[in-house]
Amino acid sequence: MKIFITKKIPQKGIDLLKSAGHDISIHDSSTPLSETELIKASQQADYVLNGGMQKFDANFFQNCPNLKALSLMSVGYDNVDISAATQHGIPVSNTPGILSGATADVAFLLMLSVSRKAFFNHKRILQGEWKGFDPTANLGIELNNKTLGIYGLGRIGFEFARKAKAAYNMEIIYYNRSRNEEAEQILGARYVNFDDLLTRSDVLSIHAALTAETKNRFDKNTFTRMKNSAILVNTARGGLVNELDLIEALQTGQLWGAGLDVTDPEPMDPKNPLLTMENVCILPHIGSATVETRDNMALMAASNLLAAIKGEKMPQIINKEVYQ
Ligand SMILES: NC(=O)C1=CN([C@@H]2O[C@H](COP(=O)(O)OP(=O)(O)OC[C@H]3O[C@@H](n4cnc5c(N)ncnc54)[C@H](O)[C@@H]3O)[C@@H](O)[C@H]2O)C=CC1
Ligand SMILES: O=C(O)C(=O)CO
Repeated sequence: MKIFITKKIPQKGIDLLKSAGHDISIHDSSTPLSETELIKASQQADYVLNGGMQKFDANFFQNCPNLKALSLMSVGYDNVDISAATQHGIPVSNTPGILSGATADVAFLLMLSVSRKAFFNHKRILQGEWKGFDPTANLGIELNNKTLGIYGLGRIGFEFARKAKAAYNMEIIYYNRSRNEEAEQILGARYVNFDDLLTRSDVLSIHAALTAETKNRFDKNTFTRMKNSAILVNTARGGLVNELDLIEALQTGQLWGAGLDVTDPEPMDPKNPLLTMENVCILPHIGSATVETRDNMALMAASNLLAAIKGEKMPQIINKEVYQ
């Protein structure tokens, strides 16, 4: 079968597909494909594995009538029009669970880095501004026994809450579409309404998927409800946060700091004012970027595709209804 991979993935995934005797072509470039290039390359394939953050909209599925399945090497699928895929009978799979620990580590890294102004102080040293020990400068805030609010307590949110509880005995509160009994029993997490999440969190970490409902969920109105001493962490998707409102909230002291692994758009403009702010740490979407996790994601994405090729259900299917 012909498989098109939209961006180079770890070799283990490619080897798995090759060992099954398939004909593979890879877009091996740091430049994402244009919509036209993506459609053209996919039209020549039976199966597509998405290694990047390409968009698969209704027009894509309309124009790729021979496509039999789409495997995403990501857990997030906000870049795919799932209902259009289903309408065209295309199963779509993702890579849930195996990246939760790595992504939670990045949320933890951002929380701690912001609380101690780590990135800003690193930049100051590079700029020759380290003049010596100063008892009143560079003061951060401590995390011990503080309240961590999780927006979207699913797989990654749970992992982050578990780490924060173990390290700092943080009190966990959460807002979710439904109650998470496991988190309540294991972590003593408490379900709160959205307004309580805003007003009570010392650190508020975003872990819900980007959907029409969650887009721009964090804006001026929400920031004004939060504590002035609060830190916002986002490892989900940039689109959940209104960036202009966030900049204003940080500039006016409405919020204490922010740690972002995701922005909208990506890549971020290097002139973005967030990059020069004292209490802001930004990373270039590296939540799942460890050797171990990316290998596992590539293997899972390849295995999903191999199942589809064999005529089996993809194990990590998103649109189950396509099989009915
Ligand atoms: N920074 C990075 O590299 C990575 C980012 N991600 C992002 O993290 C997101 C979460 O991944 P998982 O934890 O595996 O997903 P998940 O599905 O296990 O957890 C998401 C949680 O959010 C909740 N939720 C959804 N809509 C909501 C709403 N409107 N209000 C309140 N809660 C809502 C869900 O009920 C669920 O419990 C992904 O969708 C992806 O966008 C995932 C992996 C790596
Ligand atoms: O899996 C995802 O959704 C990512 O953002 C990258 O791992």
